[in-house]
Amino acid sequence: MNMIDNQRAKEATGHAVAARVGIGGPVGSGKTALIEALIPVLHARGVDLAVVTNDLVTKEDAERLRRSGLIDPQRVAAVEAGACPHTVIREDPTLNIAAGDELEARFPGVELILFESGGDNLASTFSLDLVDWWIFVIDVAGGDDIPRKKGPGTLRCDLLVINKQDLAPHVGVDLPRMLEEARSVRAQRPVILTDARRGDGVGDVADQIMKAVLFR
Ligand SMILES: Nc1nc2c(ncn2[C@@H]2O[C@H](COP(=O)(O)OP(=O)(O)OP(=O)(O)O)[C@@H](O)[C@H]2O)c(=O)[nH]1
Repeated sequence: MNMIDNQRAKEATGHAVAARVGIGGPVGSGKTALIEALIPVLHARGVDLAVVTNDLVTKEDAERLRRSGLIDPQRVAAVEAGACPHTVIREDPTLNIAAGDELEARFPGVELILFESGGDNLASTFSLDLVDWWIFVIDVAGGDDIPRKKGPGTLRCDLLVINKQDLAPHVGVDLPRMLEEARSVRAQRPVILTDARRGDGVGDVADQIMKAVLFR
């Protein structure tokens, strides 16, 4: 949503409409860990934040974030995706849109809502009816050939995050080469290396989000 759209939405609803950012990627690549690392960084920059998580048949990721002490538990909403995780973020994102709307109604100052989609694969992409901008998270332990496989997630996302960079020496991954191949298949669109557990690269991810959807 750009600033003009946001102003119109504000006039229509009486409150600013939050920017919506998707965070998808294969199971276990570190999406929740990235959110856990991003929350304090974004809070320190004064961003008013909420999170919607998607799990298949549980509320595992939401419960983890609520227990983390990083964010007011009321600001974390959970969507149960059922058998097909793509449906609720791409084909019919109604449940996620409603979860975001409810958070906005409850917290009128919220500026940014992160939507994590758990349990997805290399083909998952977000509907632009749901998010303004989205990140795809892969990890080095999943194999340095992932960028070469040219999955739609890798190719189409606004920002590709290659997480678990610390594991590269342990799994025989040539990190500079993986980064170069990722940049090449994405025609030089942004790619960031992270270690979400230590926080490396997370400030750069926050920079990209803020520049893209908060215009600051
Ligand atoms: N070494 C290392 N481990 C990481 C990193 N990021 C996440 N992990 C670990 O990887 C595992 C999976 O991380 P999660 O954040 O749960 O991954 P996820 O993508 O949210 O997983 P799903 O929600 O199940 O799809 C956990 O054991 C994390 O501690 C990292 O940068 N380095």
